[in-house]
Amino acid sequence: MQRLTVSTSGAASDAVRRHLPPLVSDGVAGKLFAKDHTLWGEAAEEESSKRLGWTDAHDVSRPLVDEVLALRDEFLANGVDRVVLCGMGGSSLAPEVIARTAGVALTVLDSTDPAQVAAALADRLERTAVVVSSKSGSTIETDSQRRAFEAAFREAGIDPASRIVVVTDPGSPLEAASRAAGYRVFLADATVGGRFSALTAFGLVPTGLAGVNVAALLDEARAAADVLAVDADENPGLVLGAAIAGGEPIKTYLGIVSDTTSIEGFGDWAEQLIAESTGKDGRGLLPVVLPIDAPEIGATLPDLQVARLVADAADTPAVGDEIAVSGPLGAQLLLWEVAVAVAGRIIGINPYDQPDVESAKLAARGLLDEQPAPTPAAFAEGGIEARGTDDVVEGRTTVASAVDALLAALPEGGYVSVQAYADRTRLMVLEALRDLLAERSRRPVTFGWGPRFLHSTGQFHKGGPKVGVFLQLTSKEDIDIEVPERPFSFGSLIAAQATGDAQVLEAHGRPVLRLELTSPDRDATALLELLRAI
Ligand SMILES: O=P(O)(O)OC[C@H]1O[C@H](O)[C@H](O)[C@@H](O)[C@@H]1O
Repeated sequence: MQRLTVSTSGAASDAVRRHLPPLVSDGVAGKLFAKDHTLWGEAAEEESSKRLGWTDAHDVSRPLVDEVLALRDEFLANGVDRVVLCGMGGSSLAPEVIARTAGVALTVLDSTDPAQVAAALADRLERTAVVVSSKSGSTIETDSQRRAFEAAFREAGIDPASRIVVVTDPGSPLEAASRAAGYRVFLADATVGGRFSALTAFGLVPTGLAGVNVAALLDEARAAADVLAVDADENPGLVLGAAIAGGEPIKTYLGIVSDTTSIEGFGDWAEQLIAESTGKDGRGLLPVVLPIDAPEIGATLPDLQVARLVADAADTPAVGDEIAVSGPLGAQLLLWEVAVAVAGRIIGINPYDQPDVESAKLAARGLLDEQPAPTPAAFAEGGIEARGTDDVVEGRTTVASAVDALLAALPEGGYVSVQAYADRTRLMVLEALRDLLAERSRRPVTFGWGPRFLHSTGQFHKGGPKVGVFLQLTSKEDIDIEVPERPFSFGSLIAAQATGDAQVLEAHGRPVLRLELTSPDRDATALLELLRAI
């Protein structure tokens, strides 16, 4: 088995030298794995006392393996071989990286974009099982997706109870409703928070049903736990935690680069773990998923710490001021959870709450209830309509000049956040905006698909340091789908989510430029051309 290795160099090594000795002498690793909830200070204790189940999830989850395999066999025997996962944030990000790394097909529906929902509903329904995952059981996206699949199954003459599998916490409203509907229910461990739940039912049920060898994943984590629980200078979890959070001054941006690793899409999972755990009280770390040739890396930004995922960090150790990490996926899931718990202790925050996520949800709900008239566009260029805060759109008549105004509003030490509320399976081309804006701004640029990022980096954007500027993209799709038995459609839901989050960002005093693509496929390309030209 590949060894779990963390290598540091330059400034990252300095951070380790500063913070590792007290971590070891305080016995942090041993205490963490003994579920000592006092590691993050008194204010965090109420929450941390019920959130440390992740430290032995690799053992506790073991009995799930056979249960999941049995259900997979049952599905296969009935010709059901396509798995869709409906879930947001911690309920979908780990399954996505697990399935992608194993090369196993799993359709992750973590969107309210009507075109993306329609595509997931239209694909081989007669062979589809749907896993509905929600810890709270009340997340509006997941609830809406479940309703849509139930209706689609019924319409196709398929009994939803024969296809829907639910993962939720004991006692959630979803548990009660699912039992009443006769769905198969996997109860998760209530002492594990969503973003730490990769090795619980949330990570294992959808991926195991899709065909991933989840027993091997647990084995990898089990082996890693033996090293991660020991208070020693070589503990890779203590080293990584110190390296990412121990800069003086702290390096706010953590660039995550997939280099020679065979893990696919790890950054998207790590983003939620790190941003939601640390981004609060005006502090925190913002993970920025970077391509290997990202402009930020060449720019050697003083507040950017690069962590590179490599095939073997012992063979190719870190250079410059970087961190290099290697190890099998199961081991790295646990490694980064430990590192983030350690980072929380160093920064002095409670890693287990997400105090600012609710604000965007409330704003979206308010807009769905009120149905206010849409705000007129400040200007339009081709099919792209522009709205935003006055500092960005007032007096502007072109997209390029508004984007320039947005970048000009970047404070020292700031970052750009691109947030695309669009079909991420079809409009991937929009991701190219990241590099374009990084080249132009010479600052870290983070790209997120809405509403998915609201459950991930969304916490940092509102709770972390107030230094972001925000480019929000929305797409007006031709199709819309009603959410069964709810007074709104997917189209109105995603619109309310985008507008609601923009309102909250604006209320935090942040510059926001909102560009609506009225004909998404055409305007996505046009937007890239406009920005390439400046
Ligand atoms: O699993 P659920 O209860 O549906 O929650 C899904 C997500 O919701 C919120 O946005 C939380 O901030 C996330 O941490 C969580 O992962």
